[in-house]
Amino acid sequence: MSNTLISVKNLTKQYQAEQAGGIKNISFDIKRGDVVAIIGESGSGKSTLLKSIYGLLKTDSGEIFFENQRVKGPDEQLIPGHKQMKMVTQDFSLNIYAKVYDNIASQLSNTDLKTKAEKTLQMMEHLRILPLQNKKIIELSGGEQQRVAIAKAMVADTQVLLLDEPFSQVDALLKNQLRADIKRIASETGVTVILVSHDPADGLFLADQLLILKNGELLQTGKPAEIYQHPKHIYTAQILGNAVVLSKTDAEKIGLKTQKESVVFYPEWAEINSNWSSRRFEVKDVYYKGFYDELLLERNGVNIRALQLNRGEHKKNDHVQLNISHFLEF
Ligand SMILES: Nc1ncnc2c1ncn2[C@@H]1O[C@H](COP(=O)(O)OP(=O)(O)OP(=O)(O)O)[C@@H](O)[C@H]1O
Repeated sequence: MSNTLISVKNLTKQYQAEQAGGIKNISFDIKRGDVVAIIGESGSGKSTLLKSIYGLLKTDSGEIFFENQRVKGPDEQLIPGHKQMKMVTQDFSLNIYAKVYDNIASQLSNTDLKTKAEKTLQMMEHLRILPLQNKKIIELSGGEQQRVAIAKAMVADTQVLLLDEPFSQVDALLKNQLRADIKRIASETGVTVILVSHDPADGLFLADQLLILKNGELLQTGKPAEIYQHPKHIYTAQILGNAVVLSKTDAEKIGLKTQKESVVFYPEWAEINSNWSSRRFEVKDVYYKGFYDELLLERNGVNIRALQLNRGEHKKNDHVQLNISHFLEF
């Protein structure tokens, strides 16, 4: 069996409206069982790509293959969507007056009662919502409803789970739990997950494969660590790691030589130390970041940011020695 589950080939979809966006000539493969995160700012085309993969949108050109079979568009079948895939949208599409159990079990209408109960209970256990089974959806928090929606989407042996902004309704604590849950469920059940998020941390945390979209174009795809360390575009470094971007002139003012137009580095690549090669910077501001500080530093009129792991060590107006051991050139 081929490892590739989904292949997207030269996919283009432009909306027919003034200044309309869409996606342009996108190609990539998805491996069976992987968690794939589509990352990009608002309007970059993430939802358009997700809906196209599911077969909900009529695309202009290109094709999507699921197990080597072309995914049909909405005009080619009675009920748009792909049978082996399920999409959880931000509105969850749950019956709010029905119980949690019944919402999930409703997906197994062609199954005998015993199997139906077994599968529903098992899926509730995976999502840690077993104690909620007799509650009505209307009595649940946003995060709990989200879990029910995911359980409902997965219970009927779904092969691909499509999640549109799955963490938009939940607070930071629950978000961390849900992210870990999705990662765990994917590895326990073997389901392939494709999720859309505007928060790059989601992708870095849980994805096997990241896709970075900008203005409808796929800038880069690959493993999160690979893309983080070797971004092909300045935008990717900015969105993933809040990178410092300097023009050639500014880079040279702080002692970084380049033949290219820009120099890019992550704040953690700027190391505070007093080696011979270190340069003096003035601390302009200190931002509290929890277990570390971010320093806003200045030298010859150029501002950069660096991390201070030893919290509180250097304060505003102090001078520090900095060694930028590694940087990228664009
Ligand atoms: N039905 C539509 N008709 C016209 N333009 C649309 C339509 N749907 C989306 N667009 C436009 O296409 C572009 C991509 O939209 P899409 O919803 O795919 O982006 P997104 O990255 O998911 O954004 P967000 O994070 O805000 O949901 C945007 O410029 C959007 O305004």
